[in-house]
Formats: sequence, structure tokens, C-alpha cells
Amino acid sequence: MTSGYALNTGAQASKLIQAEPEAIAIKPSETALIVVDMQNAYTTIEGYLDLAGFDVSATAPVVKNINSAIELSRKAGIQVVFLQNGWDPQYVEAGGEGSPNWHKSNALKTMRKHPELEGRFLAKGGWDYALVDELTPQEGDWIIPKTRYSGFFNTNLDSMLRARGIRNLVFTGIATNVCVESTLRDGFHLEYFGIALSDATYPAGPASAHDAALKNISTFFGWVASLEDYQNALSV
Ligand SMILES: NC(=O)N/C=C\C(=O)O
Repeated sequence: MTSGYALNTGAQASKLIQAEPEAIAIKPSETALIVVDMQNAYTTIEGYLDLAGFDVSATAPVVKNINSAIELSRKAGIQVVFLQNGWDPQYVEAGGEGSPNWHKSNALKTMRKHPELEGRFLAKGGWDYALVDELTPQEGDWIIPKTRYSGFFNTNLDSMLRARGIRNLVFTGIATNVCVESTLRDGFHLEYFGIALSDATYPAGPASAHDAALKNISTFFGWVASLEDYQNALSV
């Protein structure tokens, strides 16, 4: 990656992440690592995405990289935030026919098409909803449930970040082109600096969807770096 000029430089800036389209400086105390929806639903064979026809066969290296990003963040004093997507077991929170979510959610659509799967996907308390075993939150991490793609919609994420003076959000998780991008975009409109880690995110759909989302982010909404870029910045 090329090095560029630093945003947020000055007295508060302390770590420079090499990123596209240019390097960005962050201060750990003003940064959170957002781990988006690392649940069995999105990561594991027999989970929602897999049974809905999306390829989850290459998620293992991403889980490993997210684990590294979490450990690096905890050591650096960066707040770790787990987002967890889903609804009550009766799916009241998913919305009925009056909600676009009812029409567009592939989890709900797949369950309607295959009644034997009813109640299986993304229901709070179930295996599909649970975070993957490899990424267990520790004391001090935040777990924020959400019912739509964006982590900012109808959650306390914004107020919790603001209360602690957090301005920079480093994104990992699944899916790059859905909940990662939605949350980063909403964060942009709320004045957060969003940085997506390209090898700690994974798409719902083909690799081209991942690449397009990252290109869109680096062009319009934020910055894109690798896990190595993040590690290098934090090790200085
Ligand atoms: N976590 C996500 O990006 N989810 C994508 C699709 C869905 O939840 O239906």
C-alpha cells in the first residue's frame, strides 16, 4: 500500500494506519474495533447463509484474522464491540409484510420457502444466532444486538461510542457488502471515521461483491487496510 497524508493528525493522533486511499491516524482511546455479526448464521456450514445458498467455505481464515485483530485491539486499549444480528424467536422484531426487511431478508425468505426451517435462523437463544465459539467476548467488550443490517439502527451503539469520545471505527466481520458496509456508511453520516480490514471481512455472495464493497468504501465512505497494516500501526 502507498503511504499518504494523515487525517486526524495533531496532538491527539498517535498511530498511523497505511490504508487506501491514504494513510489515516488514529488514537487507540478514540477507536473501537467493530466485529460485525460473527455468528454461526454467517460463518458456519449449516448456518443461515450456507443453507440460503451462499458460500461460507472460506470463512476460517477470516475468523482467524478477526481473532488477531481482537487481541491486538485489546492489547492496545481499543474498545472491542461485537454486533449480533437477529430477532426474538417469534420474529416480531423482524417485521411483518409491512417491513421491507420481511421481503428482502434471505433468512426470512428461506424459512418461508422451506417451512421445515421455520424458527431456525437468527432467533435469539438459538445456535444460528450465537457468536462463533472461536470469538468469545471477554469482560470489557461490548455486545450490541441489532435487528437490521446497520449496527447504528435502533441500537445504543452511537451513544455508547460518543460517551467515550470514540471517533474511529475499525471494521471486521461478515458480510462486507451488507452489515459491514451498512454500519460503516451510517457511521460516516454520524461523523465516524470508518476503516474496513480487507482480510478480516467476508462477503455474502461472490468475491466481486467483497471487492466492490471495499472499493465503494475507500472511494466514498472511509478507508481500507489489511490486518497487517493494522498490526504494523499498533506495534509502533
Ligand atoms: N451480517 C450481514 O451482513 N448479514 C447479511 C445478510 C442478512 O443478514 O440477511
